[in-house]
Amino acid sequence: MPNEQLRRMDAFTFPSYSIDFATGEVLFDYALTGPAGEQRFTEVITLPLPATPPSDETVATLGRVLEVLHLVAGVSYYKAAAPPRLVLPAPLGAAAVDYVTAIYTQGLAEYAYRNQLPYVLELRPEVPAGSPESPRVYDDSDRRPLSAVGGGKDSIVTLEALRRADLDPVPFSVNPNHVIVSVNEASGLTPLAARRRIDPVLFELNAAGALNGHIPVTAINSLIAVATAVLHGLGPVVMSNERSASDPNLVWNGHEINHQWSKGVEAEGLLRAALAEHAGLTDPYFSLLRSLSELHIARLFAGFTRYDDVVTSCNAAFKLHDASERWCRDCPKCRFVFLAMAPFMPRERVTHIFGGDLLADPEQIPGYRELLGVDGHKPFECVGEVEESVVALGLLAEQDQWRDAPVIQALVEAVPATAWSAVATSDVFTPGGPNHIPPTYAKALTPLL
Ligand SMILES: CC(=O)N[C@H]1[C@@H](OP(=O)(O)OP(=O)(O)OC[C@H]2O[C@@H](n3ccc(=O)[nH]c3=O)[C@H](O)[C@@H]2O)O[C@H](CO)[C@@H](O)[C@@H]1O[C@H](C)C(=O)N[C@@H](C)C(=O)N[C@@H](CCC(=O)O)C(=O)O
Ligand SMILES: Nc1ncnc2c1ncn2[C@@H]1O[C@H](COP(=O)(O)OP(=O)(O)OP(=O)(O)O)[C@@H](O)[C@H]1O
Repeated sequence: MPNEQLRRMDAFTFPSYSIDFATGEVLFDYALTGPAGEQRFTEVITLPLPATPPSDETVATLGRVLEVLHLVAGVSYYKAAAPPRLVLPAPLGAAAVDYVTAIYTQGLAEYAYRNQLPYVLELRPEVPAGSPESPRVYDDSDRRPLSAVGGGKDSIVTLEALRRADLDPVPFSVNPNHVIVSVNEASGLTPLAARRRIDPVLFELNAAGALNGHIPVTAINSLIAVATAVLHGLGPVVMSNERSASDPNLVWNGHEINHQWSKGVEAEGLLRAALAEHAGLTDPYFSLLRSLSELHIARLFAGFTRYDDVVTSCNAAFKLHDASERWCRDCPKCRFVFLAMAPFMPRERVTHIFGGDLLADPEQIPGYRELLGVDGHKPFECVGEVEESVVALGLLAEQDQWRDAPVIQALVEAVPATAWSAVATSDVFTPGGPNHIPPTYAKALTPLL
């Protein structure tokens, strides 16, 4: 479909969804509609099947979770045209409407900002009149947790915290690539995996110049994880989203633009409320690392050496096409994670993990200046707050092994005195801020701290 037609689409709709319990295949249908015609999409999610067929109660609860996932996973296709109307397929309760609204506005905020589409931030779904039937209450909080694994340091810390607390976690990933497979192997635990196939038509439209940009992917992975936990009779989905994820990159037209919005604590609270209301799930989802900064998590990660040959946080390794093997060593996330790990391990170890020494490479200085708030705004990537970078730099400047590294020397000179004085009172190693961690799980983190 030519781009001019896409630009004239006036509504995004959700025609149908279905699940096949023989294969675990869930089909989500979407449509962009307008005066020039219709563009249909189908996303396919394949859930891992349990050994025994699910009960009727499980099927009913799963159906409710999939109804929310159907709405949320639509963002990938909505963004190809960003029509002014978002037309939901069925009545929905207030909490679920709030969640879906936030997904299409705050979750697409970076996309709206980069494409200069301010109305996306004000989008309100059209919800058919009526109220959905109340769900059966489903309390699974005492079962084995499903621990989402993304291949990076954060989910490794969570997996190890849960294991050491004898909570017997099941690692879970969507589309595990070789990095995630290797991390799971290093853990020695038996994982579950779901598959997600984006409609290839979207890639054709992208190649032809359709609107494109970042989407709240953690929300999609989270709901696939909750669906898998329900189907397998498992307990809560435990995420590894840090405190700093709630920190916006910038403010535009009075709206916070946060690349990591669906990892933030607001998204977590909205999802929990939507699942309680729509699926009857009492405590289905939380982040174990919510009260910790990225720098604090990096310090905890330094205590586990068994993942050094496999851990990879660089997003380039997780692209659908042309992914890098592991760390690309030239992106904001590589720069930040190197800076965050370096103070807590020998120089040889961090250089081995990354396959190179970023702080010995002067070409990295401009990128580090952004992370330190000297130039521009915090990059649109999963990186910690400016304060965390400055604290890490301060720690490195005090260590013999790093003091003379070219990047450290240049950065120590570049950081203004005001930033140094602010970090003197920094709370980056003090857990804090709002979280939804149940008491049993809060205890799991304490020994590591
Ligand atoms: C791996 C990555 O960072 N991808 C982002 C990148 O996409 P790119 O075009 O370079 O490659 P692909 O990921 O292979 O995607 C190809 C196209 O597919 C579409 N698409 C992909 C996934 C999806 O769920 N929906 C989609 O529509 C899209 O049109 C792609 O062009 O740039 C894109 C545009 O900015 C980003 O949207 C891609 O981000 C992925 C969705 C992704 O998985 N990113 C995570 C690594 C990520 O950013 N995680 C965040 C958490 C943010 C959150 O709020 O959840 C983080 O690490 O901070
Ligand atoms: N493919 C995936 N399947 C399931 N969960 C995922 C996947 N990718 C990321 N996640 C989860 O989403 C959350 C955010 O991902 P993120 O990439 O920030 O974490 P990470 O890979 O654990 O660590 P790092 O920040 O070092 O990359 C984490 O809880 C992570 O476990």
